[in-house]
Amino acid sequence: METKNLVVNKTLPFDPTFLTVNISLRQVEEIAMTLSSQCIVTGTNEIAWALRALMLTDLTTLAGDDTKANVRRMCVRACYPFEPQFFDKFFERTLLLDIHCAAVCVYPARVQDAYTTVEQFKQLDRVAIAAVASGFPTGQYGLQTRLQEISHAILAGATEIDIVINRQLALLGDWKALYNEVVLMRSACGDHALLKTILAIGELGTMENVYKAAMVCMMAGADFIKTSTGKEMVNATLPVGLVMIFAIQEFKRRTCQIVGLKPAGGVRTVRDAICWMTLVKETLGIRWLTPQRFRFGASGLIDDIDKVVREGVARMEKEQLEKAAANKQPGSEIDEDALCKELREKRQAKN
Ligand SMILES: O=C[C@H](O)COP(=O)(O)O
Repeated sequence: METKNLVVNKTLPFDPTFLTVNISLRQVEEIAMTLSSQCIVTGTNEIAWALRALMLTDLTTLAGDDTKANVRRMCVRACYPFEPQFFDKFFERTLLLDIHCAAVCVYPARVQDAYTTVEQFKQLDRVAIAAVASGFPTGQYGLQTRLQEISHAILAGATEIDIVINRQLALLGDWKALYNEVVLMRSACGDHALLKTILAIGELGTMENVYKAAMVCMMAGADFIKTSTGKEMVNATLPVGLVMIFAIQEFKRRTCQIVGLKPAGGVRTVRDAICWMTLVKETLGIRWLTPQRFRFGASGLIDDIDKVVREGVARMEKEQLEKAAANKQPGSEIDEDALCKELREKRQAKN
């Protein structure tokens, strides 16, 4: 598979001063709660937010029974989530070309299936191929095996690699060893693939560990830090997201390097997605809400997006019809339908 050169983050030297944590857990929870109570959106705004969430989604299937066929179906849906005529009444059809997922995310063994499908539809410039690697979801394999898996996925066509960190090293507080492993993973990706590092926050024990693991991955050159595999007991939560955002902000302040955020695992509804996007908008700013800096890792979110958008559009159509009916002027019954009816009746009377 031909590989392209991408702009990726650099590995920076390990600096233990990045591991100093100055966060009050109570404050984190309060801020997350306040923000999530503010994220109620309705009407056309809800459709717009839902479509934005779609464009930020890495549509994912990570199941033991994944096959060429279901990966192919998922890829087609990621490229063409709505039928072409769906938005005709509201958008120009050309705008629909921009409404697609950011990426598809699969196991390394299914990368070729995803690549072939997205290539067949000539969508590789729009929808990236992401692969989980390095012994996903547990990471409990030898380092060489984990590194080889990254190279295999890239050779098969992946341009984004979602690795899992070694939780044992994080739990032991061996941050330098964790850094060394992630540096090797960065180097295995080179500039052929973005590196997303999954912290598996549900297995890190404390928020302090989440913050430190985030810092270590960013020093090692991660392009994104990702909350979870979706397989732990606790996956993406807003308070943990906020801790990771604080780490991203502090890292940017000290190094000028920009790192993206990827909540993954359990993000299932448009309301969940709006809470995350609000959190990001209010902390990192609206510029972070682009696929270059923010992604959802989600298998089922697209179903709720589909429902919200279709119901919203149906509501808008109904409102338009009601408005048109209410605006009917006296005499407007002489419209096209009425004229046709009159002519038909006249013809029948003659016969
Ligand atoms: O990386 C993505 C996650 O595995 C998806 O988790 P989910 O199935 O809970 O959406």
